[in-house]
Amino acid sequence: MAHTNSNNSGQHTVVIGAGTAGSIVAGRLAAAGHTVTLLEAGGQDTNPAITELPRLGELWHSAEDWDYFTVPQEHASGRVIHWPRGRVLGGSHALNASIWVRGNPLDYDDWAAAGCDGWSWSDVGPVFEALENYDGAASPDNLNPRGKDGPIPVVGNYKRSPIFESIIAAAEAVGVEFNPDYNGDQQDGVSYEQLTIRNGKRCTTYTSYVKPLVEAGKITVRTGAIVEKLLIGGGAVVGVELHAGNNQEVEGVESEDPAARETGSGDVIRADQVILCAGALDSPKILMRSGIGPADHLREVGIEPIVDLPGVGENLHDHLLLPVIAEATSRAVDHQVDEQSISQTHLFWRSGPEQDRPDTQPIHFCVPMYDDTMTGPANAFTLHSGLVRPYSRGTIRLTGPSSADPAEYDPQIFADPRDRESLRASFRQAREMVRSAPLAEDWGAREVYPESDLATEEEENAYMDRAVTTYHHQVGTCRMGTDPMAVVDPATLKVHGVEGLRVVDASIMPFVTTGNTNAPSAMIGEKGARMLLGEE
Ligand SMILES: Cc1cc2nc3c(=O)[nH]c(=O)nc-3n(C[C@H](O)[C@H](O)[C@H](O)COP(=O)(O)OP(=O)(O)OC[C@H]3O[C@@H](n4cnc5c(N)ncnc54)[C@H](O)[C@@H]3O)c2cc1C
Repeated sequence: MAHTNSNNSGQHTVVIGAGTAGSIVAGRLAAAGHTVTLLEAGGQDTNPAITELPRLGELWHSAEDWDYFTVPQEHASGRVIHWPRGRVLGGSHALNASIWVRGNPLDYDDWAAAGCDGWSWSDVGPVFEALENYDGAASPDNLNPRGKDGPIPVVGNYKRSPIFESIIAAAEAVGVEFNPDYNGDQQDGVSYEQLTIRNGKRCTTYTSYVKPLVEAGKITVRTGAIVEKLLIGGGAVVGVELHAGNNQEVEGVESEDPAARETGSGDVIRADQVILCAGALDSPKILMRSGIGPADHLREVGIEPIVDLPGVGENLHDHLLLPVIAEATSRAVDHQVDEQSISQTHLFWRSGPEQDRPDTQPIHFCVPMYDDTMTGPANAFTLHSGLVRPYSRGTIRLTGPSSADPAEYDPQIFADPRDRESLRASFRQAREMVRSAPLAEDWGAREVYPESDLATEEEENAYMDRAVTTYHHQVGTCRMGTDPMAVVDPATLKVHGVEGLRVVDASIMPFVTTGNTNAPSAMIGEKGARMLLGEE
């Protein structure tokens, strides 16, 4: 971890949310001698299913999951989709599949072109490098160097389950080349995933950046601390107010949760500055509950607007997955692979020649990912087709003024028909892989889902509507920019119109990156810390 001497001048910084980005911001400030209080709604990260990666499915609907659900999706047969999000020290990094993907350099050049100076690939590439402790070889051409000395372990060298070798051969059989490092000079191709693990166990940014400081008494961390709202006075943030009363009233908190046991104190915590890192679903809700957001909407739900920022809660978007599940009829699939991940390969692929970068990122699991409506044999595996350049945009809206009022999450899945077509191409490719020799002949692979041939586009559409799900990469709801719909200033991450308040998490992305969003969220955390410490 980089330690920086900077002038602390007795200021108190409150960081809201001990997730991917918040842990980096809080840890970096505290390591530099600042007085920091880190507030986390969830509890301690002691559930063994957090560190043992193959058990990550146990965390869904658990005390560590906010357990959010979308509103019925108009363009996907009215389905309601579960959105797990981390509510625990470590945030969503404690629940995720641990995959480390920087994204495509063009993603960040697009951010810069959209008015976010300082966020182009040439700006953020070195930040990724500083974060990483990568165990693989450097990129052959060294255009995008990999980091070797950073605080985040990025591991490509782990025990493989044999099915993944055959999945790579199946991808090659349908024309996708093997790529040894998708975080290096080229993203396209089929690859082994790089994981944020240390000695085979999950390692979150909380573990790397904050835990050692807690042990050294250099930071205050409060768990079960659900921030109700920010306190604003004279155009500046002056503190935060915690939920008062029974924490079980709060959306998503169940009686057995650690957060529920710590009854909301209603404490007011004074702060000279507040860094909001509650993630793409909660940061906009906290802003809106505090009177910062679209004024008309706030009045509708009984909140007096303080700053009219129409972009808060807009621009919600997500990546999508669609499963192809196959039974292995001639060999046993090793499901637990000791302590290793149940997902070890993915591929980046362009659905058509018009794409300037991959628009699909299928991901593979050595287990059958049956949803609640599906049943089938246990000796099976999943080739999830995946869309990672979505055009559809949705919103997050409140239904009332308090954290007890459930919010409405509406990603507008398939509202833009181009999303369906990219996902269709990825889905057809996954089905072709199941039929290719390395899987069909060597494993006796036979499709379980979809259940039939799907001879027409209508039948394909029906399966897509019935089985499409989230890739867990919601972003964009407090996006950076300088236009009237922007929420934060790209140069400082300060919220437009409020002094002393910044947002530093996945919500600031103007567009989602091409790939999983944990590494980009960590990069945002590190950039935010550098801004606060005067390092850039
Ligand atoms: C199931 C799942 C699998 C995923 N798989 C991957 C993957 O393999 N690779 C990858 O790159 N990405 C993955 N992601 C996405 C990635 O984890 C997120 O993009 C990233 O963690 C977002 O970081 P963040 O800092 O914005 O928010 P988070 O890490 O979600 O942190 C937000 C924190 O704020 C806290 N908080 C929220 N509201 C309040 C409040 N009112 N008061 C106090 N605290 C509050 C939350 O409890 C949480 O700890 C996955 C996500 C999920 C959920």
